[in-house]
Amino acid sequence: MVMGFGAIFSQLSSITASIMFVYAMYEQFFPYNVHKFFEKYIHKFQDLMCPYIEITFYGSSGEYFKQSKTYTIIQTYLSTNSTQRAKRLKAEVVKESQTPLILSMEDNQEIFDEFNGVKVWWSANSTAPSPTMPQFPVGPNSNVRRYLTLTFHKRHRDLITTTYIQHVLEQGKAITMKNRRLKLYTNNPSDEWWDTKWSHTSFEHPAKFETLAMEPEKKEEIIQDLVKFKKGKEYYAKVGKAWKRGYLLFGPPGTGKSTMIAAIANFMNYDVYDLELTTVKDNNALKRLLTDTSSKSVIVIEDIDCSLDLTGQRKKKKEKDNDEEKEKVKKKSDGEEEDEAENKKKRKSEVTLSGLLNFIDGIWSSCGGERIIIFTTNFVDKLDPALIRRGRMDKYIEMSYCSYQAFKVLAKNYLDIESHDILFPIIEKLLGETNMTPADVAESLMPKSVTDDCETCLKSLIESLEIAKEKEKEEARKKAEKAELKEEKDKQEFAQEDEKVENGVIH
Ligand SMILES: Nc1ncnc2c1ncn2[C@@H]1O[C@H](COP(=O)(O)OP(=O)(O)OP(=O)(O)O)[C@@H](O)[C@H]1O
Ligand SMILES: [Mg+2]
Repeated sequence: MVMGFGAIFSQLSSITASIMFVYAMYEQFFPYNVHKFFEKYIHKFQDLMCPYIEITFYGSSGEYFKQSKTYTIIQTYLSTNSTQRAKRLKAEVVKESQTPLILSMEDNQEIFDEFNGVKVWWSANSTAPSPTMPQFPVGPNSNVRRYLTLTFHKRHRDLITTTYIQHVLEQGKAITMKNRRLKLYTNNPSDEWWDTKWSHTSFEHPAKFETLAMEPEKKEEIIQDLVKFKKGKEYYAKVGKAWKRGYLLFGPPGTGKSTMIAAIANFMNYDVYDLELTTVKDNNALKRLLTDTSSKSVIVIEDIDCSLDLTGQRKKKKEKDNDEEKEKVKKKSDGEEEDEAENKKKRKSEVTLSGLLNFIDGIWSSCGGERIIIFTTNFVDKLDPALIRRGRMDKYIEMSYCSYQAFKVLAKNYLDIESHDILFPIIEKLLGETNMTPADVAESLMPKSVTDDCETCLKSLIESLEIAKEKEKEEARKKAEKAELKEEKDKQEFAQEDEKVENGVIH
């Protein structure tokens, strides 16, 4: 049987330890000179026998075994190596990871790693359970203490203790980040200041840039911007700017603003914090929520135009007017005060624009770093200029009606086709003549029954586009008629006024 390096090393160590023990036992019987002489040679012998250094990383610390983060990170780093090199592995199901099974070295296994041409050895070990400690079941509280041992030649001490260990920790962290399951955080509506917090669920939106329907150049520009941001740690530090980026996504409903946010989160591998401003009590609660967000995250405030009017409802003007009317009637009825109090309670948010701007610009907003803040709106013109002034938002992204290029992406997504000699040109022409959102195009392209083939779906889209075109034409005709009628009426009124002046009725 071939003996592992660690095993040989421990054999040598135990021989040396035995010699040291014998020496220590008889040390008192030797005169000082002899004692010094022995000591010198014993150290030399020790160095000669085992010129290796060991560093131990314990899996838990303290009496009640708090899991060590460093140990977990090193284990993650080694799991990528150990799966190829170790012979006995143990598998663990990790809930928070995308990879369902994490393989790591079994106890007493050993692997080697190479860094800048230097070979090091890692071994996994555990201490025997302590008889004096309470017996916990297996798991993080188990009283079996696990540890990883790193062994290397003493001439590489500097390289290993500084650069290599740092490399292991960085790589381990990067692998953890890459494999983790993304989370979607939402803020809980609460009346109490102390109860303002995030709750989360796993974020599993399938949106990707590849499936996002928009002009390829525009998409590429956004991707490049994100890549630059991700690699920008040193740059932001150098120019003295907080490492964050603000995007404003605007466009009509159904043009893919929310889909874009999901694609950004997936691309960046960031968690999403979906901030519902209308349920945030006041600026202080907002501050608390935001300082509670972690780095590597996208903070989203959807429909910012509606969020700050404090009604919290996404209403069209007409609906809003109706509601106000209803409320007036209600006030007159019995129990008016009760309802009013209830309504007030519901719309308690006192978050102000300046509070929000503080969040974007303020120093505390940068704690944690590496965050993208995204606002969305259907009506960019309705936004307060303070919110969208240059420098506050780093990028303005318009999500527009479906172009031919965008349609081609949807056709690939939904029907798996890239061209059609007859139907594609018809669709291209129609898309140039009418406004249809990607959401509506996608809906038409979706097969409605199992017998629907590509052609049926494309024809269904053509039909919808023709209907939309007719509708637009009809609306334009009605609008023109209305304008004509108004003009006619204005003309008549002017003529009557002139007549009155001429007849001396008006001087
Ligand atoms: N650009 C797009 N690319 C791919 N799919 C899209 C796109 N736009 C819309 N869709 C499809 O339409 C659906 C609705 O889109 P989404 O919710 O992203 O629109 P939105 O702009 O956020 O709308 P709203 O303003 O109402 O929130 C999505 O689930 C997606 O399937
Ligand atoms: Mg949306």
